[in-house]
Amino acid sequence: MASTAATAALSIIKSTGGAAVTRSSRASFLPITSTAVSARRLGFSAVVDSRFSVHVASKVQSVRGKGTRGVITMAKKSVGDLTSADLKGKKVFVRADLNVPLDDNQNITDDTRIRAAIPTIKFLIENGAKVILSTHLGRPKGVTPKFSLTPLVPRLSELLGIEVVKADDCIGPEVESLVASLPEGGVLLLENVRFYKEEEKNEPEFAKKLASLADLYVNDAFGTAHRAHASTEGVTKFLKPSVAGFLLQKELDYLVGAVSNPKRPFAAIVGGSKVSSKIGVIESLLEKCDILLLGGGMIFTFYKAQGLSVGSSLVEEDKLELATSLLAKAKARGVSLLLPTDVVIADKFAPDANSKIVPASAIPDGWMGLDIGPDSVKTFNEALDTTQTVIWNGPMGVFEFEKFAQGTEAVANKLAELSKKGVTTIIGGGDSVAAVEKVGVAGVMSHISTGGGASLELLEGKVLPVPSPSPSSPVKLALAMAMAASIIQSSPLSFNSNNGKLQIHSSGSLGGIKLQNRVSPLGLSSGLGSRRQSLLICHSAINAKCSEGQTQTVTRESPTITQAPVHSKEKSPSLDDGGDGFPPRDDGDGGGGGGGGGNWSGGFFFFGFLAFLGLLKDKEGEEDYRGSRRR
Ligand SMILES: Nc1ncnc2c1ncn2[C@@H]1O[C@H](COP(=O)(O)OP(=O)(O)OP(=O)(O)O)[C@@H](O)[C@H]1O
Ligand SMILES: O=C(O)[C@H](O)COP(=O)(O)O
Repeated sequence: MASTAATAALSIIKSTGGAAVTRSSRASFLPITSTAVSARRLGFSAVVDSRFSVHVASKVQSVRGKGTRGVITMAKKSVGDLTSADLKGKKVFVRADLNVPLDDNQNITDDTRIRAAIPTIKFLIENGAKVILSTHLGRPKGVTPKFSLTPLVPRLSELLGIEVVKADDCIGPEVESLVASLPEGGVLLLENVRFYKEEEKNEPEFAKKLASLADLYVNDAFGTAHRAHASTEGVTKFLKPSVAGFLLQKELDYLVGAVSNPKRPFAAIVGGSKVSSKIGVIESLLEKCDILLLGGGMIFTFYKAQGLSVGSSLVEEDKLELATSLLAKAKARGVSLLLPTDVVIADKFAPDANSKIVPASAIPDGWMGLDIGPDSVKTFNEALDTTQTVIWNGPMGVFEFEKFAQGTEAVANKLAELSKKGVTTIIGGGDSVAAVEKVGVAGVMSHISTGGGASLELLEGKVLPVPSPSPSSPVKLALAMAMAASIIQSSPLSFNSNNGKLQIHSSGSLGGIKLQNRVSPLGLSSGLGSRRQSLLICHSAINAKCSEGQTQTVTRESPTITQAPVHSKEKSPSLDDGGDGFPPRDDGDGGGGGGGGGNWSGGFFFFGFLAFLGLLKDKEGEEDYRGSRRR
């Protein structure tokens, strides 16, 4: 029964999209073994990559032997394990993440998350279920018309090929009567579940009311998988079975599975603005990767920790010790940690700033580093050439400004090139997704995550509060796999810090290729001269894009990246559409992608003002979210 369902899932995912066919074709060269089937039943889709699934399945066997929880009771933890017999006539509560960006006229500017939700919904309606679809949109405080889900109905209907009915509420008598009149194969979209504050508070009574609408529960909201809210976690206490949807499963396959059990050498590229927002990710990846490449604003904290002068670059003064300890940890673990050797510096934080390329050890006072330099790109590329798996989170520079986008774009292009050679490339959500989209190479990556905050938490090794109807949720199982896999030893390179100088040593060959020792010792310099004011401007400008409106993809620290900023209707980054299997494709229709936070669209005159608004909003949102995360 389960394998029939898995086949059905397979055919749905294969049904459209050339990319998926490519992946499946590759898989078809490999023998389909009983372990592959069991892997599928256990929640790891063989569609993703049969080699991976077979490998995972063997891990399952070994884990099973050790009596690890969660393996034996996984028979029906994915929607693909449900059959027509399970679904026909049944009311299924589907929690999706349809938190898509809307412009000022309520037009969807990026429908990726809607497209990503389609396979699960289609599977359910094709099997005769009555789908009660729930999502949040933005972070409304109470009922807020601009966060109504009404604008989503036409696109949902179009993609599903049926007329989706929308309720004006998500609980109550009106909803109950709409559910009662829902035909088999019908879809009822509930109004924004965050119109009730009880949602984010995960209040059991509210969860119970939601649950009372349905017979079973499917969570496919990967983007919200790190939130323990009533519709994501609370309902599972009242609805059995509670299973993962195809998108959630697919994200886990890559973000947990591939990272925990990667083809080696395994490189992680971590960038972004601040080291503080990536501590967990870096620490977690240091446990697993062979090579760690660092870029973005965070590198200046590392430089400064090494005693280098960083001008007015972004520095987190309170994270200097942390940076030093991360370097030491890399060294202790034998991970090859590469910091850029040269940087592109600017005389102000602006797209038209004067710029020049300097060694990382020679940043003059009054200048700030906004991108990695060409020598670093070359070094990074050489390191990446040795890899079999690469995960990337966070841009290498201020890629929103053309002048400082080259490092980030070079990484995107390199990963695209590697993907075509069969290297597994995973983009962990957020701004890196925007960058990949901007370069136009999203379609060739192995996996692009639909979740910013959720993917970060997964990469940090956290257990997400998604369907856990039993001690054996897919997420927990996946993490059990990760632990089992962590015994695999790598043959890493080393990082050395000599006499206060930064130096990367190659300690032999990696993947048959010797890494050149291109990262030269860096000279010490004094006069740290950090300029708080400049840094503030820098921060502010970055935050400006979080200016207003609904949430979209988030960082853990700054969770309100929303629609394209300042009246922009620019295309947001395209994410894995989920509807057409792996790897993600770019079908060219409908708005590109979501979850990535939107491209920078100009409006620089308003930086200060927007920054102020953004910061205020972030502050406001943060207060709520500190409490609501992982309740
Ligand atoms: N050298 C730099 N100085 C200042 N800001 C930088 C620098 N390099 C990159 N950034 C900024 O970092 C921001 C992205 O940081 P963030 O930590 O949010 O990355 P991300 O992980 O991709 O996003 P998310 O957390 O949403 O997944 C970009 O807006 C970029 O402009
Ligand atoms: O956009 C996102 O990343 C998700 O929809 C989660 O949104 P939230 O940060 O408002 O919970």
